[in-house]
Amino acid sequence: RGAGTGTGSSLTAAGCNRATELCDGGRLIQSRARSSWQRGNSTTVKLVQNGGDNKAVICIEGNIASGKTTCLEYFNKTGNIQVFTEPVHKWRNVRGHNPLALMYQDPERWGITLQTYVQLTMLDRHLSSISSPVRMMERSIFSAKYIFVENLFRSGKMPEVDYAVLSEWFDWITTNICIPVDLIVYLQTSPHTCHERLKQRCREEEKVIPLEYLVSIHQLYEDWLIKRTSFPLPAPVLVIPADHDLQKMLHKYEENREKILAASYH
Ligand SMILES: Nc1ncnc2c1ncn2[C@@H]1O[C@H](COP(=O)(O)OP(=O)(O)O)[C@@H](O)[C@H]1O
Ligand SMILES: Cc1cn([C@H]2C[C@H](O)[C@@H](COP(=O)(O)O)O2)c(=O)[nH]c1=O
Repeated sequence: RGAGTGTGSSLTAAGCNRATELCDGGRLIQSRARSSWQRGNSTTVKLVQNGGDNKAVICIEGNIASGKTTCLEYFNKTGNIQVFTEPVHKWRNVRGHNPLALMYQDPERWGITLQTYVQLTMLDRHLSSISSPVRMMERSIFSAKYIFVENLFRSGKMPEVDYAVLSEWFDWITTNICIPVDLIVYLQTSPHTCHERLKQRCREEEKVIPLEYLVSIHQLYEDWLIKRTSFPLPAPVLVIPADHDLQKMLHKYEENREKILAASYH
């Protein structure tokens, strides 16, 4: 069954961009990496962290307050998995400044500032060394660009020149650095559910977020991961409907454990 075609979870193939060759622990080194999904079947030279350590990379994706952190916390407690939540604390405090709050106050002025820093911190997360066989990350450098930068631009809140500069940075990074992802787990929620959970979480900077903002983010996620009409997929997608209460969600994570960890058997 195709992704997102109803209830239950589904796994559909999309490909991956794993690097091959070379090993020089802990440093970025140049490697001839096949990036067959994103670039046809061409062979490109890319920088590889840890010699392309062959650890599985699983990215948990979903709207704001969809339950990603809760999902990561569950897997953190129950498996030999290294979990990386989003570095939101950094986005709220870089040398005493809060670019997340600034962006919500005045997106036209501060969107580029936040998104440049998000891109850097996401890249850092992707490239950090781990000791476990599996890396599970909250979101990715891809969703930061394909969802959040795109949303700012399409809603008219990011000047074209800012979008162009961010896109140049993103294209350079993804062309020259190998960022493997083996599986995307999409926590599919309704924007309404996220709005309720967001209000309950009550993060100071997010109090200004209206339901319409979550609808736009939802639409971009659906276009990318379900309809597949917007941007390239860096990995196959497992869709988990996530509007259910916490107890049911934990049960669903357990039910899907094998499918999720199958990404590490490559
Ligand atoms: N299945 C669920 N049902 C109800 N509330 C939930 C559920 N999952 C998470 N929450 C709550 O919703 C809020 C957002 O969850 P969180 O895991 O932080 O989302 P995200 O990391 O995607 O932003 C938190 O207050 C969390 O406790
Ligand atoms: C990746 C990314 C995130 N944000 C914002 C959206 C939210 O306010 C927080 C992340 O919170 P979540 O509960 O983990 O979804 O950061 C952003 O503005 N731009 C981005 O690229």
